[in-house]
Amino acid sequence: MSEERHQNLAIIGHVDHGKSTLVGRLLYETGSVPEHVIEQHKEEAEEKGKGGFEFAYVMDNLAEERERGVTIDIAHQEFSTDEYEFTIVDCPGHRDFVKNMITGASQADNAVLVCAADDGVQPQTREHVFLARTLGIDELIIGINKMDLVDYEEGRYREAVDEVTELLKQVQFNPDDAKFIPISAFEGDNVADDSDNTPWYDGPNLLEALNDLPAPSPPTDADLRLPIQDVYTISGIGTVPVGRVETGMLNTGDNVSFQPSDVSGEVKTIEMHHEEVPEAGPGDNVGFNVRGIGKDDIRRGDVCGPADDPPSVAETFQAQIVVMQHPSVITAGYTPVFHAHTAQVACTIESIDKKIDPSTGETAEEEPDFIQSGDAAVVTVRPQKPLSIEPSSEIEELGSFAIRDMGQTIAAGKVLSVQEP
Ligand SMILES: Nc1nc2c(ncn2[C@@H]2O[C@H](COP(=O)(O)OP(=O)(O)OP(=O)(O)O)[C@@H](O)[C@H]2O)c(=O)[nH]1
Repeated sequence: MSEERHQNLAIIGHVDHGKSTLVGRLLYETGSVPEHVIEQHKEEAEEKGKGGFEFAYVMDNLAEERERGVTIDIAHQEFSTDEYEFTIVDCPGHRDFVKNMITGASQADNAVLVCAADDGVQPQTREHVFLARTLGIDELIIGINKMDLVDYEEGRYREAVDEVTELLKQVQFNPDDAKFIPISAFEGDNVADDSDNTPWYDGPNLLEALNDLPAPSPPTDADLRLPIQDVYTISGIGTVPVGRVETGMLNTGDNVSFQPSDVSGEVKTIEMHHEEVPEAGPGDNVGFNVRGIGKDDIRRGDVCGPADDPPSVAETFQAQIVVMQHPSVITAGYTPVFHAHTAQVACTIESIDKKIDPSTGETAEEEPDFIQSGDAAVVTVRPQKPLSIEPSSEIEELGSFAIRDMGQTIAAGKVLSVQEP
């Protein structure tokens, strides 16, 4: 591989607006679809007497393979342009997509918003744009999709662009940081080639726009933070925690600490893509072995960091939250489950310190009695079990969380400060 730089890309947008189709199309156009998937699809399409290539099929097929446990490594969701190697950070349409987006399981550098020309801005369009904003995505490429369904009419394109622009303004997203492109993921217009169907459009096609994105600055200089996803015992090696490096570097020989389990040891080996490596950095999925640490000493939700500057453990923390959807009102004492990185911990909202005007960021009310859907607030939170979390101003990757209750994401937030025991 050349000296390509890496980007994590989120594909967001309302259900059925064409996210999977677009990802399939991007993978296909960049030659990233495994041959066996194409072959298998052709056979099935012939059997069913269907013509044409259903790009959503590629994604569905990959998702299915993964569910069945068939080896499908992450490379199958990667594609390259001249400048970048892109990883699609989550399977679009994934049930926990919103939660994953917030907790960093799929932290993205940039995002493509898919909005169907014939349907315009819909509830999930709003939700995803709002989340992208809250989570600090700077640049948005907006594919106004399904242009084939509106006969490639410029007027319909403009209407959709205006609707999305209005939404961006509502969430304080500078429309200058957004790039609109009329596309058809299904037919391929303006994805990899400039389309003859949109002579009124003279901007870049989607792959060009992706190629022109600013480079993300990898958080390699920060302290190591590696949230643990699972802990395995592997014969011949021993205890192997696995997870993704969020910030900093993991080197063999490092002394590392796991919090809140509060154990430490020296890194003996690091493995990535089934190969032993001397070091790993942000974005790398690793398994590693630490001298003297047993399987029961650490668990999912622990965060690994340097032993001389271990990850923070919160007795309480102050956070800014935005309530997305809650059936009634939230008052002090409410104890939903907080999802932060790989941890899930019941936490009590001990006090609602102030309500904030979401459009100006200024205090709207000191110590309100309650908050409800649409409100932004500063709250003090007490985890019911030890939780490792960081102020987002210090380590952004470990500073955001989703609040879940009754199977839904009801709020998203950022940690402002952490009070350690
Ligand atoms: N005509 C037309 N149909 C499209 C286009 N893009 C997607 N579709 C169709 O729209 C439907 C939904 O597309 P998907 O790609 O599954 O949409 P999605 O946004 O991934 O939906 P979820 O994964 O359910 O959230 C499918 O039937 C696609 O074939 C397009 O550009 N033109």
